Amino acid sequence: GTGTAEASPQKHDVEYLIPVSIGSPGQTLSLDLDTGSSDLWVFSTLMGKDEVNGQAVYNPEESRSAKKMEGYSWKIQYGDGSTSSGDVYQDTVTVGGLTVSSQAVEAARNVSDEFTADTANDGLIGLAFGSINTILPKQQHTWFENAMSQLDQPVFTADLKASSPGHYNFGYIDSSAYKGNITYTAVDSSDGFWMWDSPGYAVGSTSSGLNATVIHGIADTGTTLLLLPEEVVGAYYSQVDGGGYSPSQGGYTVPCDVKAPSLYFAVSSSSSSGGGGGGGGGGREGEDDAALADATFIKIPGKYMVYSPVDKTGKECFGGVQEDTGIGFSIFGDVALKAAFVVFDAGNLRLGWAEK
Ligand SMILES: Cc1ccc(-c2noc([C@H]3C[C@@H](O)CN3)n2)cc1F
Repeated sequence: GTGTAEASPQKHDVEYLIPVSIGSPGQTLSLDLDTGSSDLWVFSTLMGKDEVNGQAVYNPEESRSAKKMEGYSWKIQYGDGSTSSGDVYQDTVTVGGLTVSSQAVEAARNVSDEFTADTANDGLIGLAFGSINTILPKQQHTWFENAMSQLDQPVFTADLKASSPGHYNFGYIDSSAYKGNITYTAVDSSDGFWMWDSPGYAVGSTSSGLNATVIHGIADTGTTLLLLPEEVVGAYYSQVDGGGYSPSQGGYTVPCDVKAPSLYFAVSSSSSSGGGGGGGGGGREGEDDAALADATFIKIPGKYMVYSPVDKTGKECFGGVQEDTGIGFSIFGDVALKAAFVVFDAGNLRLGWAEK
């Protein structure tokens, strides 16, 4: 089988939500599909009223197919420090018309303020690898892992768009959704993420100054921005008039009316993700060109780098690319993903990237 779900961007494309039906009769919630984590958790009737603020909640008592997993619990923390925790039920979960009859559904008892404040978001559906699911005493599979056996192909695709609805498709690749060829590159799932190596980048154009340097990062639909090594971020903002690091904002900012250059990242079909060799650094054009000779480039339009105003004056804007300092790897979040058609190929442990 195959399935498709519409991905609705929230304000400033901060996250993309999809409708998910849980239980019998179906209770439809809007969930944040997150390829950077592996828990399916939802706001629920187990929560204190003070922690719910407009979200739809899952009520397992009203689902005749819900079965409590006695003695099971979960607790998770996300990259921004937000947290949630609770109990676990087994229930039927339908995404894009595809039904998994016994999915571990993590019903929240507590969520941190960031989730309470995010009124449109009723929970997350994590589509990284089950090895990082937080359920105790026994980890559970993700919805995609449970659905795989019924899919025509062991893949799902992300076609996110800037300020416009996109799609997540399951079990098939829609050849009308992208241009040219899909370049596939190896994934290392040993840390539970869709981890891969980009062999380099270019600022403004790919005909002058390719930079061969390995960017080791994850494809993460649940992260809003693009988080890259300081070397790349510094090189990018040096080409933006009025762009630079703002200590007061704790990140790079640009004038909201600036014409920002595009940022290109390379995808090579030969690169393995086993850590890979060190970067080539700048100034060795001959070697850079050779290292990137068989790479294709994904173009992130400059307008995606003017993310959102830092205050009501609308003069200064937060930059779409920020440093990955302290994380341990880079994060290809929505600012990068919405510039491409991306194939998450679990069957062959690879990511496919195409222009669109
Ligand atoms: C309020 C809120 C906070 C965080 C997140 C969130 N969802 O995915 C992620 C990234 C970071 C990494 O943890 C895994 N993917 N972060 C969503 C929220 F609605």
